[in-house]
Amino acid sequence: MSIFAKKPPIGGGSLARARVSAQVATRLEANPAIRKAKVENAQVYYYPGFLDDRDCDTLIRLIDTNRRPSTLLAASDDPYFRTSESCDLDRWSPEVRPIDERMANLIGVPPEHGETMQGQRYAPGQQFRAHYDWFAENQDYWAAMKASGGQRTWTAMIYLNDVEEGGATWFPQAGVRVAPKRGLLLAWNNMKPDGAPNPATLHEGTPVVKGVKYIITKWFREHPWINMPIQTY
Ligand SMILES: O=C(O)CCC(=O)C(=O)O
Ligand SMILES: [Fe+2]
Repeated sequence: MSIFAKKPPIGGGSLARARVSAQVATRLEANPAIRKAKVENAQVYYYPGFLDDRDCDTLIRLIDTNRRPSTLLAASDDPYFRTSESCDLDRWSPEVRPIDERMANLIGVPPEHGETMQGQRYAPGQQFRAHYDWFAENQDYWAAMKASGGQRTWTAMIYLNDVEEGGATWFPQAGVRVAPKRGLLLAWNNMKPDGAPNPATLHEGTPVVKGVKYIITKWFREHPWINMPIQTY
């Protein structure tokens, strides 16, 4: 390789990533239960009532039982960057597995491309500051992420309860703001149509003001995900 060949700063597109972008978008747009956010620079979709009350309550109970302080993949100087609590939800448990598979089927990606479903709980004042779900391919962590399934393609998130005040998910560059609503699934493409990471997917879990916010998040990789001892979030 020439010494002048420079690594792309955050990662590039590929035919395979572009194909996933298009296939998933087509699938979601064909689903009559789903609406698309009317923005130009990102693909964001809403599915109200994806989970019923019973499933939401089951997941809330599991999160309350297993929660621990949330972590970050890349170190941050800001101690308040991600102040929520999280847990991994066992995809093989009889309570989680059907939900996990329904989510993969909705997106149209094989379940093995999905990372472990993650539960999150935000008490008043807790937040997850602006970040990308895709991996920056010029960072130290990328080698491990590349080996464990590669880039994150789509994210699917479900709000498990209504929050009295605050806790919206905000995409400042795309201009999308979603208030938590029990059972609502939010899905977005972390890539641009050409498969390169999309900077307009920058998003933030804004602070909860009143009440408690419970969500689950599922990140899909471009290849089957390999569970490594390294934390991926
Ligand atoms: O809490 C939210 O609304 C956003 C959560 C999020 O961005 C994530 O889990 O990656
Ligand atoms: Fe995120």
